[in-house]
Amino acid sequence: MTAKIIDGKAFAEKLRGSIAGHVERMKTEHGITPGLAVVIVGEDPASQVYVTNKARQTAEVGMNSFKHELPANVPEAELLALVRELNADPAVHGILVQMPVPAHIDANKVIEAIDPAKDVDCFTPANVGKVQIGLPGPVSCTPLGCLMLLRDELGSLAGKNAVIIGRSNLVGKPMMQLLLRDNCTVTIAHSRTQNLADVVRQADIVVAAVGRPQMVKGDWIKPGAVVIDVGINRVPAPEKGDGKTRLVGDVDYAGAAEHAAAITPVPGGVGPMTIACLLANTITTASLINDLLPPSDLTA
Ligand SMILES: NC(=O)C1=CN([C@@H]2O[C@H](COP(=O)(O)OP(=O)(O)OC[C@H]3O[C@@H](n4cnc5c(N)ncnc54)[C@H](OP(=O)(O)O)[C@@H]3O)[C@@H](O)[C@H]2O)C=CC1
Ligand SMILES: Nc1nc(=O)c2c([nH]1)NC[C@@H]1CN(c3ccc(C(=O)N[C@@H](CCC(=O)O)C(=O)O)cc3)C=[N+]21
Repeated sequence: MTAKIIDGKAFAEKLRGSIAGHVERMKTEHGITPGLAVVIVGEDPASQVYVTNKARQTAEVGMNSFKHELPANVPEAELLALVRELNADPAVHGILVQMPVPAHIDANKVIEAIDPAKDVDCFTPANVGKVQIGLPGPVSCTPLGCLMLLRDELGSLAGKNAVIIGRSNLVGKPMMQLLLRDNCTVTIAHSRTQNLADVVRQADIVVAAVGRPQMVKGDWIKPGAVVIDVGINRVPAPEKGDGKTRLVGDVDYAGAAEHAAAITPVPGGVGPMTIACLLANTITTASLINDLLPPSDLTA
């Protein structure tokens, strides 16, 4: 079997088209222009690229984009003060502080400072709880993107065996909640899981979010499974020239594609969906802040 390639880049583009329509309607019918503020601390080149992409795509769908760059040595109190300023700014409906923040800053303090009503990453305890009990609000961007791709591929997910590898607050745990809501039988594997290959062999749906290049091997994949590769790992690519690198996922793509029914590539899979879902969440928060019903196609 040669797997179908799940084109996350194309899906994300379509989603941004729908988002642009919702932005237009919010402007014309309600006089609201959704606004997203992105805060970046320090000059990590990878983070800079993501933040620049986010700002560009935010503007492209017609939203206001606010970018705040702080030096790597900024005192924690100054970052917290900026977050509070953004909490109070009526033009801002979404706040994202790019992670990781430098070691002298307590990331949990930053997250707790964000007004849950504007928490488009779905990092705050209030929003994590809402996802768990099924109340409306923002949903973690990467898991939401994965869910949209899975629903598009499979239709109903009910009764599927889903194995998530990784239990981070950012990806694995919220992914578990969303798949459970969609009636999957969910297993979460992690670094202490025994016989990982055998666990993965049971899966109709595999979500790999580990951060280890090509760790999931082709012969772990049950024939006909759908594989979502969240991993983004930069590895040396001497074939491209001295010192060059390329991106690979957590799954051995070529090996898995021989067994899977469908698989997301890296790049061009989950990554672009994460950014599109950030914009989707900004529509959701802008709607809820203004007592409007959030569009159902943009949430879980
Ligand atoms: N495409 C996108 O938009 C995004 C991609 N990413 C990428 O996804 C990957 C995961 O990110 P994130 O969740 O933040 O990572 P974390 O490092 O926070 O979590 C990694 C998880 O993998 C588990 N793990 C580590 N080694 C193994 C192993 N040998 N076997 C089984 N499980 C293992 C860890 O287990 P334990 O808990 O026991 O330590 C942990 O739960 C990274 O490559 C990251 O770059 C992240 C966010 C967005
Ligand atoms: N507060 C916060 N929220 C985040 O959502 C967040 C964060 N911090 N810190 C870093 C991680 C990582 N992340 C990605 C977003 C887009 C791509 C993406 O677009 N990837 C492209 C490739 C881009 C490239 O070429 O480097 C792709 O997979 O096709 C990847 C990863 C969001 N994160």
